Amino acid sequence: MQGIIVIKCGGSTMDQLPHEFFGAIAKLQEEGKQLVIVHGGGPAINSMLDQVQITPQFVNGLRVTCEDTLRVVEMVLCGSINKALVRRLTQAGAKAWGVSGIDGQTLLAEKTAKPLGWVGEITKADTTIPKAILNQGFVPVIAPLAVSADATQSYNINADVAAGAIAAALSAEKLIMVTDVPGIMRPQADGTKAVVEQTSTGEIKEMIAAKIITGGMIPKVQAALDALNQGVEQVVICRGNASDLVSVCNGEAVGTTVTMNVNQAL
Ligand SMILES: Nc1ncnc2c1ncn2[C@@H]1O[C@H](COP(=O)(O)OP(=O)(O)O)[C@@H](O)[C@H]1O
Ligand SMILES: CC(=O)N[C@@H](CCC(=O)OP(=O)(O)O)C(=O)O
Repeated sequence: MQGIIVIKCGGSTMDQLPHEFFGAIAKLQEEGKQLVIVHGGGPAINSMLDQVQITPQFVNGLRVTCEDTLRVVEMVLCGSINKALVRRLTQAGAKAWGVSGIDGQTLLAEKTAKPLGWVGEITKADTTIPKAILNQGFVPVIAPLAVSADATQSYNINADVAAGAIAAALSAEKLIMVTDVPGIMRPQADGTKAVVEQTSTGEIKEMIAAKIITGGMIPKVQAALDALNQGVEQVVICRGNASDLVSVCNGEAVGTTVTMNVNQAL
């Protein structure tokens, strides 16, 4: 099997992803690339919560998930978002197969000790289902829900964290985090913001402490570092367009490349 590339599609950009983006995935699949998609859907969850009059609440980019919120998260992610992505991939000529981390106990989790309600900490990512789907010639499209070992409880998992755990378990060569910004942005002396082309553990800690990295970018960079720690070769944060995706898959520098430390990258 060729090296596996995990693509995390953020909810922030899902509605804007052009047909060409999915076409690029179809083409890469045709060329024999082993692609796995893990998706988010934060904004769609927020809008459904709004309809049922629950106010979304986040702590460091993670959703506080009460019982009712969990029901909405599961419905939106495993239902509408997962199926919409499978449809768009299929329209573009890719073969896509949607599942969640609950299916086949792909993502096992325990309740987090943090005061976040039904948010899980992943204890194990099992690659049986993603590999079986890949072996059938399909792109697995995975919703970031996890399940308890006794299968009695679902857990809400941040999609970046789920993607990082799945990429690590698959020993992926790349994890590409597709989002609504061109990479990690850093303010410059002239007041503009520029993409950080390459960053590492120390600089990330410094940017979180300085509140340069905030909100949804926090779990993203933490998941990136965890994935690298667990053997994923490269993590890239970039925008959701076809040319960026193809460039990253072909090893060209686009967006922000996250590495363990600067020396290692040289
Ligand atoms: N330093 C930063 N550089 C870029 N984006 C940042 C930074 N800090 C915070 N963000 C925010 O992180 C967002 C991306 O995270 P998130 O909204 O969770 O996206 P996704 O749904 O793609 O995971 C950006 O839209 C931006 O508002
Ligand atoms: C625990 C937690 O925060 N779960 C996320 C899962 C979806 C997600 O991560 O979506 P994005 O990729 O669009 O952010 C949530 O409920 O929003």
